[in-house]
Amino acid sequence: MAAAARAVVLSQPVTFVTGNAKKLEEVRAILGNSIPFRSLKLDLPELQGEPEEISREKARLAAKEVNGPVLVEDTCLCFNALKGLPGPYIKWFLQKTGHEGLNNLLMAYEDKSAYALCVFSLALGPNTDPITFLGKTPGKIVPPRGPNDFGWDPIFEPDGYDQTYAEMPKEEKNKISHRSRALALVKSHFADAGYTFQTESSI
Ligand SMILES: O=P(O)(O)OP(=O)(O)OP(=O)(O)OC[C@H]1O[C@@H](n2cnc3c(O)ncnc32)[C@H](O)[C@@H]1O
Ligand SMILES: [Mg+2]
Repeated sequence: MAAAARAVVLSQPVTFVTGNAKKLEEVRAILGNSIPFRSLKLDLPELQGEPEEISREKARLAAKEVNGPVLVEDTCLCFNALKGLPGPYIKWFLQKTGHEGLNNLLMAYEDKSAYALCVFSLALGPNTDPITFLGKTPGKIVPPRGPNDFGWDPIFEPDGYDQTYAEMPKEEKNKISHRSRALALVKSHFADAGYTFQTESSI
C-alpha cells in the first residue's frame, strides 16, 4: 500500500561492510535470507564520538567506497559504573588490557552492570543520510568463562542468564543479543520500505 508507492529501487543489493569475520557470521545467521545482501571485508576507521554518530559516519565512508547501498554496524560495551565507557572504545581496551583488564576496571566499583549496544546504519548511497537501528542487551561483567573466540563474549553475562555470551549456544546468543535486536529493526524497516533491487542476488 503506502509503502509500495514509496518503493525505492536500489542499484545493487546492500553490502554489509565489516572487517570482523565473527560479526559477519552472526549477521548471516540472524538475517538468513530475509534481506539480500553481500559482504565486503574492509577495515573502516575507528572513529570517536557518540555511538550513533560513529555508526552513521562509518556508513557514509562505506557508501563512498562501495558507491551503492551499505549496511555497517558499530558495537559498544558500556559499563554503567563508568558512565558508558569504554563504549565505542571497547576494541582498544580489549586489545590492550584483555578480559582481565576489563574486569579490573570495575574493581573499584560494586556495580558490575553493563550493556552491549549495537548500532546499525543503512546508507542507500554515497550521498544519502544514513538511517540508524539500535539494539541493546543489559547484563554484567564477570571473570571470563567459555570459549574465547569472539571479542568480549566470555566476560559478558546477559541479565536473566547464568551463562556468558561465550558459554551459550550461538543460536541462544543470536536470539537475545544486541546485534539481533538491532537487526530485528533493520528487518522490519526493509519489510516496510519495500525496497526493490535491480539485481537480485545474495552472496
Ligand atoms: O570492521 P568493524 O565492523 O568495525 O569491526 P570491528 O571488529 O572493528 O568492531 P567495532 O569497531 O564495532 O568494535 C567492537 C569491538 O567489540 C568486539 N565485538 C563486537 N561484537 C561483539 C560481540 O557480539 N561479542 C563480543 N565481542 C564483540 C569486536 O571484536 C571489537 O573488538
Ligand atoms: Mg571497527
